[in-house]
Amino acid sequence: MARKTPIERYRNIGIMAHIDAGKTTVTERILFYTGISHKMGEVHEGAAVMDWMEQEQERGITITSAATTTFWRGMDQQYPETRINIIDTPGHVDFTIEVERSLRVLDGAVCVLDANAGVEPQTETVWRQANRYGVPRMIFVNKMDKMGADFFRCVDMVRERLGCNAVPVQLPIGAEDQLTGVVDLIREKAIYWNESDMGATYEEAEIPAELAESAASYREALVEAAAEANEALMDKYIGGEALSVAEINEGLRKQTIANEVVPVLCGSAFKNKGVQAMLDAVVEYMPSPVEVPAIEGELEDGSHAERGPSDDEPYAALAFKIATDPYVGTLTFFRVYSGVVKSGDTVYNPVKGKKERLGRIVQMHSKERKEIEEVRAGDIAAAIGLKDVTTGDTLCANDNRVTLERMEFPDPVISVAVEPKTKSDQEKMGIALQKLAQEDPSFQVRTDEESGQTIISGMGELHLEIIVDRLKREFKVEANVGQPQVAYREAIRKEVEVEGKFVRQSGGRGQYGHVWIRMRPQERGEGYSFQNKIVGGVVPKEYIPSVDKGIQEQMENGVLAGFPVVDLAVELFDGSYHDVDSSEMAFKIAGSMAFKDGFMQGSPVLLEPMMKVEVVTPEEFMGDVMGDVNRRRGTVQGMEDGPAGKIIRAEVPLKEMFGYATDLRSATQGRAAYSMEFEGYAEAPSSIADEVIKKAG
Ligand SMILES: Nc1nc2c(ncn2[C@@H]2O[C@H](COP(=O)(O)OP(=O)(O)OP(=O)(O)O)[C@@H](O)[C@H]2O)c(=O)[nH]1
Repeated sequence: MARKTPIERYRNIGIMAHIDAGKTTVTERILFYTGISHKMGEVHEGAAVMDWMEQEQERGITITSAATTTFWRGMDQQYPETRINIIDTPGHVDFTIEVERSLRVLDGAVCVLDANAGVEPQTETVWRQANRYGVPRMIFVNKMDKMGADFFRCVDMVRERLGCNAVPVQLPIGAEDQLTGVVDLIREKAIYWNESDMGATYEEAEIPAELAESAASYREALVEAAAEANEALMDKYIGGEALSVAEINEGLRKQTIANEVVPVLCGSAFKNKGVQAMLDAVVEYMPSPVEVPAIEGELEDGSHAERGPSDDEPYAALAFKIATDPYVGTLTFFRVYSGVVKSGDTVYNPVKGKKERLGRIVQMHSKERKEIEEVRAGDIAAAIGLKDVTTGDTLCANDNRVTLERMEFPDPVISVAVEPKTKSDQEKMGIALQKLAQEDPSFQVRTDEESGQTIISGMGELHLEIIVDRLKREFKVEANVGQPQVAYREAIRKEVEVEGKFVRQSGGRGQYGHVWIRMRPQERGEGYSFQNKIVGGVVPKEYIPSVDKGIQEQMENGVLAGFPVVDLAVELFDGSYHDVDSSEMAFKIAGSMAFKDGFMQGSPVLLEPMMKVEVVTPEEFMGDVMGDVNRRRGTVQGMEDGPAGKIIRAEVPLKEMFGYATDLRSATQGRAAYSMEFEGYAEAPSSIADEVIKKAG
């Protein structure tokens, strides 16, 4: 079977935004205008097509990142058919992990702003994440119909706060309830969408006289930005020659893909203005899979490999999302980087070391899926019924194995105990939690050895709330949930040298392990290292890994209060052995004994997770918000004016942030908003540490 859409005509894009900027509405309008969706359910009436999980509809926020395929030929049918795969990225901070994994598989992103609020805290977070992945971006200033909408202020904020070269390619015609259309600066036309058919059709006209001057100056700026793409264009521009529409677009495309320019468009998804023009810009400026660097990986012998975007290369894909669907079971979303695979083929998962059969492959259109027979380089699709695939795993040709770059997931910072309500819940709960953990690598499940309780851990309160909610709805498991607990860490603050000696002589063969180790604190985040400094074989080589293992096992279990020990460098520099009695076990125990002693001598400390918190509040509540931050042991690090009020940036211990959403809402009559992000670990004050240690008993 031949390829239907040439790979050059693929656009794999994400839509990212702060909560409520209108991402869901924009996506929905895209599906509507591209002719796939004919229902225009409003988000808060619960009929939105993208919001396919019940909780999302209730909460009005998008939690899962579903991938949807659609086709676009341009507002004026000016393009060959372009296949647009939209990867929805959630806006809530507790799901940044979802954003990360979508960023991993998309080639470009549209960042949606609220024209009144401009750049919001979460916009900055996702923007930074996209910087890390070098994703080319464009901006859609949405909600131009809203009170206080200000396109130019948004552009300024983008330049200042996101630090990028924002280049408007449109101007709004009017604003707030006077918004009538947009000026296309490149083609020098005004576009007005017809209201009678929900903006499905439009009229073009001359640029309104009152905008002519500013349109000319913004056009000049964008032409200059486009000309910087190459010498030929630059020469022409400097020589005073006019660049054609095609040349401007070519220049902007090149600069956008090189991350030198961020085109800015505007409109109102809600009022059906500007969405189709934004899709045209996706076609014009966002890269196809062949315009981004080839993905890197590793072959089985450890050597480096690349997989280019071509059907002729060996098949390689990355699983970026696992979802459990009540009707078909497990859906594994994957992005194909190279090659072709057909349903029924066997693929290999090098991370698990297992073969998997791709029984059925489906392409998603939000809730609906279409069964397809094959997928090719550049495609995004989902496989039904794969058995053992976790987010981030590679799926590749069985006879040409490669492991693509793995995604990194942070350790969870918060946990709660969950207790099944009945005996029958107990059995179901174990299976359900395992399933959920497979879907979401930032979520972990374990059993507390002492209490026998099931402990679930994740990235924030809301993250765990949703897991518990899903347990109930999807798996019909009723559970009681304990108080959220902070995931502390333990560390030492000073260097020590300690001895560990494990000797047993009780007739027959005894035990003999004896070591001297040096323990040094490391910088935060540096982790653990083990160095062998033994000379002259005083500890035989075969026992050295056991010492390391003994230390690491003990580190996992902690010393002060049962939390993992971090940021520690260990050197094994002396010891002794016994010809008969020494064993791996004896050295392992000696290692762990030395570590425990050394830890207590090394001025141990409890570390607590610190969160970067940003609150946007009307000025009248600023005093209250700051006072509250202080009461939560937070430090205010900066303050500035934003369009939606004062912006307060602070660092606050996670422990003190429990219930913040509710408290902030009641303190500000619901008019403040906040976002928070894990910042790192810091020493907990002794009063807190004592309390935690006492509780761990
Ligand atoms: N005035 C106006 N309101 C809009 C526009 N687009 C979206 N909205 C409204 O803004 C609210 C949030 O829109 P959503 O589409 O749910 O926003 P979102 O970014 O997907 O939100 P999350 O999924 O929570 O991140 C809804 O009430 C929409 O009706 C717009 O262009 N103008």
